[in-house]
Amino acid sequence: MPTTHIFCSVIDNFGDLGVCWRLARQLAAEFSAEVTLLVDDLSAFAVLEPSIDPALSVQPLGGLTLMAWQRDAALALSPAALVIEGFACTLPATYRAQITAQTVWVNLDYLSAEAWIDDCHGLSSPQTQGASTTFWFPGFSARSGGLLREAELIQRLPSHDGFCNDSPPRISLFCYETESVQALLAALHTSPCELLICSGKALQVVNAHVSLGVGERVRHGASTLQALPMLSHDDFDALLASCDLNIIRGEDSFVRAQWAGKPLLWHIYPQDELAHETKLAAWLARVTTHAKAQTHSATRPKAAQQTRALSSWQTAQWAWVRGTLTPDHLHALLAVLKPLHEVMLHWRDALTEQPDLATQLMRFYANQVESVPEKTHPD
Ligand SMILES: Cc1cn([C@H]2C[C@H](O)[C@@H](COP(=O)(O)OP(=O)(O)O[C@H]3O[C@@H](C)[C@H](O)[C@@H](O)[C@H]3O)O2)c(=O)[nH]c1=O
Repeated sequence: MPTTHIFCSVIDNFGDLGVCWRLARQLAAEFSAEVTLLVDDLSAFAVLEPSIDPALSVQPLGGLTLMAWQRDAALALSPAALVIEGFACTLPATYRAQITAQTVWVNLDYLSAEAWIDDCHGLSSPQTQGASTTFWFPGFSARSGGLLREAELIQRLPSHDGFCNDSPPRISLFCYETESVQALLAALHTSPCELLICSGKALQVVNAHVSLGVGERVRHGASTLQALPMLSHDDFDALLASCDLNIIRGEDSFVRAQWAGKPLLWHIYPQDELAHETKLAAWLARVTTHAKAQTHSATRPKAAQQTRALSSWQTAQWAWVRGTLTPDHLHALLAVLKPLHEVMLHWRDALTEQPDLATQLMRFYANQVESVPEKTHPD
């Protein structure tokens, strides 16, 4: 299987890194690809994966090789058979200059549920020396580049259904700065819940209202609040699967929450000119259209229940993103978690029918290699 170089630049937060790392691990583990992951900020990566030594320029990491990418130093590396440029991070000029038509070069872009990505996914842009780069758009439709999903992921996730026992709903919180957290805390003061707060920004935002150290658990009216340490990717996935509502953000946790199959509120990364609202609307439209198609086969009371659930969810979802959430929005959402769980399980089933991103990428690679004539003599 191909030697693969994945380039990742850490600009802000953990999303780009989270996606590149998951992809790297999957290509190595499931496709026997010989992967080198090049990251320009190993200190940030060490927060996500504490076994990393930021001082080392090259180190093994769970079946792949991790290399420190020093942008201002020359990179003594020839292009691999498959080169993945993560999120327009711009390959080093000397490396790029060596890429030829024999290299499969992919530009991994941001995820979107918008329809236009179907037309842009897979387009290639000619570069020098006969090389071309292909735009890869992860997405939710059959024509998109798919979503990262490891083999057996769904079977591996711990199953938890809070509705089978009488314990209060478990809510995870992984968010950016927002006024909505205040309304969440006000709602939880009267509605019993267990709020599991992720390390970093989410805890900082909560701590504007309470005082909680990492690992601590406090009573908050009818609820309990617990501040989590930074979790490994696998533990983070398990956390989402163990909750009844996940408030997640960005791109990678958004995808993982859908694999958890639980109701979610997406704190989408805010963009200029409200571009994020267009993205959110596109995703909500896909989920609700799918859910409504499902209700055709449901009994009348069940269909009515699901319609109410979708309505309360959408209201809370928009209010969360706009920072206008009220305790009433939250109470209404908590009241419909059970039917929403069913909606999200059906949605997950539909998504798992599509090939995952890594599988699609490997098929693309195989097709490209077949169509590119072997190089028989030097240029
Ligand atoms: C809280 C937590 C997160 N994580 C991981 C899960 C994800 O891989 C990663 C978080 O990534 P995201 O969910 O994408 O959220 P993010 O906010 O960190 O990243 C975002 O940054 C913006 C700049 C990008 O434009 C967005 O698209 C998005 O990628 O952190 C853990 O592994 N353990 C934890 O305890």
